[in-house]
Amino acid sequence: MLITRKFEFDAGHRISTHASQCRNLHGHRYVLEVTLSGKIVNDEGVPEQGMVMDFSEVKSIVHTALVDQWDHAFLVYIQDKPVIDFLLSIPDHKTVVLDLQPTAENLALIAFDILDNAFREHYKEQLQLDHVRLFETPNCWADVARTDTGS
Ligand SMILES: Nc1nc2c(c(=O)[nH]1)N=C([C@H](O)[C@H](O)COP(=O)(O)OP(=O)(O)OP(=O)(O)O)CN2
Ligand SMILES: [Zn+2]
Repeated sequence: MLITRKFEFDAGHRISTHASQCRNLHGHRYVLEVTLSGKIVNDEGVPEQGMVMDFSEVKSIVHTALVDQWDHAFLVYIQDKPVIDFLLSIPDHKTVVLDLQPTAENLALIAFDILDNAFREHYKEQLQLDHVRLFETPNCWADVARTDTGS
């Protein structure tokens, strides 16, 4: 059984190597869909009876591991030196430095990795992250499935 919860957050980025307008500093309201696979809990009388996982617990884990870190942050590529230097010059600026260029594809990959570790920590064998979909705009998104990651 698959279950999905949707999240939204705002973040700034730029694609420093882009040939056109995406090399400018700008932001998006990202939409993240997190899909988990597992068995429905059928134990009589437990709070999760009839659920793969309580959606409120999904929310709590995803917020702590990812959304609270990326919301209202600037997501910057570690090789983007002028922007990193600028952001570091602003006191207490919320900056997330990434090993990869912050495209929708790479952010989806990074999100999958972070969330996979977070769900493993809490749920071991019982359920697993199946895939994530990250919308950069209403028209543009990237998907990462477990089958793409080789794990
Ligand atoms: N394969 C990718 N292509 C592009 C990415 C990306 O992450 N992966 N990112 C960008 C820009 O950052 C930008 O956010 C996308 O802008 P745009 O193409 O303008 O998307 P819109 O949905 O806003 O398009 P409209 O034509 O304005 O509706 C570029 N490419
Ligand atoms: Zn963009």
